[in-house]
Amino acid sequence: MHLESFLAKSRIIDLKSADFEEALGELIGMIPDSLLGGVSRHEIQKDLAERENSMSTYLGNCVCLPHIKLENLSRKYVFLVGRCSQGLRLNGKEQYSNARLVFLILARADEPSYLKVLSSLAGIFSDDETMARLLAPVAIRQFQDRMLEAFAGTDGVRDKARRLNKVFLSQAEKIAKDSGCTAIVVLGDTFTNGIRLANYFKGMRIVLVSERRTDADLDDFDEIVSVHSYSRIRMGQLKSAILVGITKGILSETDKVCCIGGIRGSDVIDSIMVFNVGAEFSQFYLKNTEALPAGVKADVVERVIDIATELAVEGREGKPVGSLFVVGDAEKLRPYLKQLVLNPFFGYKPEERNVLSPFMDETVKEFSLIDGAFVIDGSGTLEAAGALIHTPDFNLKLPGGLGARHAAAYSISLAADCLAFVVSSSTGQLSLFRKGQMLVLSEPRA
Ligand SMILES: Nc1ncnc2c1ncn2[C@@H]1O[C@H](COP(=O)(O)OP(=O)(O)OP(=O)(O)O)[C@@H](O)[C@H]1O
Repeated sequence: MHLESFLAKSRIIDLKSADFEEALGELIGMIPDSLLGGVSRHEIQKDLAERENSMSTYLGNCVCLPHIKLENLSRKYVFLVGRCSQGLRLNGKEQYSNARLVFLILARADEPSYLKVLSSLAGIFSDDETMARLLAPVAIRQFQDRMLEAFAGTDGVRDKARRLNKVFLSQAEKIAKDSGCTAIVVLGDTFTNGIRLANYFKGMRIVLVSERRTDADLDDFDEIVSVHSYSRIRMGQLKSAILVGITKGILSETDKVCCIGGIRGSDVIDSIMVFNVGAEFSQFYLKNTEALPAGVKADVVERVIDIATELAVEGREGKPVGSLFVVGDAEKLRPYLKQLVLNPFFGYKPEERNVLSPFMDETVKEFSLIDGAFVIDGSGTLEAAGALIHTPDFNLKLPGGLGARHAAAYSISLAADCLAFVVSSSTGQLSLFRKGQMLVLSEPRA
């Protein structure tokens, strides 16, 4: 049975009162009238408190499991969860001072699965690993995620996925050790509710790569790299993540990483890949000190990769678009730039035209339709759009098939200390040019 369908984040709270009966009142107060079928909350609270006094529902393991059947409950079950970090009081009974969770169950009176559900719940709360995770002193949002995660394993399919993930994780640990990996990279968007790694990869650096900037599960990771995972195959996301990792000093050319992940949102690990950062980026510069041009913030690079990836995958208004982003010191780039059209960013305050502002995405995507390049300074300020790059002639060493946009990116990357990102309109490929070297960050469109 899918027990998680009876649990909602909004019904998982921190209790204000340490008095058992009042705590029940807080939980019952969260149930909408429409679910109760006319029974008064006060009656339910009184009934539950009386039963608790005559027969305790304290399970041990810090959990109380009060439960009641209601004639007209409009669902099979309603679950409510209260966390009580200081324990509870109930008529001086000692055991309640150990309680940290109250899990209240309302069940429809005619529900035949009642005993089975109670025993499944008792099973979940007797699992030490689950309880260690639920009792950790984390923020309420994280606790809500962990609670849902604990219940996500209550149907056969997810149980199977969990078992399989355990096999993958222990194999990945072995492979990582045997092949001398220095870090583990986890593609976090594989998992809808995070992944627990506390029992794996002891003593290894664990890096989470995720599109979402999430607070959940951070304690299992040493570092977080945020990149969009729009890329159709995982290699693209991984390469962008490793590049951002290098710019942030999280990874370096000497690292060998073991990557684990699966299809986005599947909750199933399906691949383990060992990735030698130095070899993979071999034609490219690698040293952390050279990865970023002087004065360019790693956050700005991360953001430009996000916007460029979105453009590469989604295009604009259903049509593929190309784009060129040059990131570096605007003064040093100026000799090589000429406006093709009036600069649309002219006259705006720097803080109103910074790529780090979440509101700039749409503006940048809209202006991507203009011919020419975007020029972005190291702190993220958009200096220009529609800029034509003209540089002294360089010997072009570009792969065949690449045209004027790529040539412009190549030449400016040689002329000035900058990064030039190109989204190809014809292939959708995202490439980075640095000091005349080209690094493909995402694969061409299928
Ligand atoms: N020197 C330049 N400076 C800035 N932008 C340029 C420059 N040359 C070309 N572009 C931009 O690149 C666009 C496409 O040029 P072209 O098709 O030759 O390049 P490409 O490298 O093949 O790129 P794509 O794969 O997107 O077609 C132009 O319309 C223009 O917007």
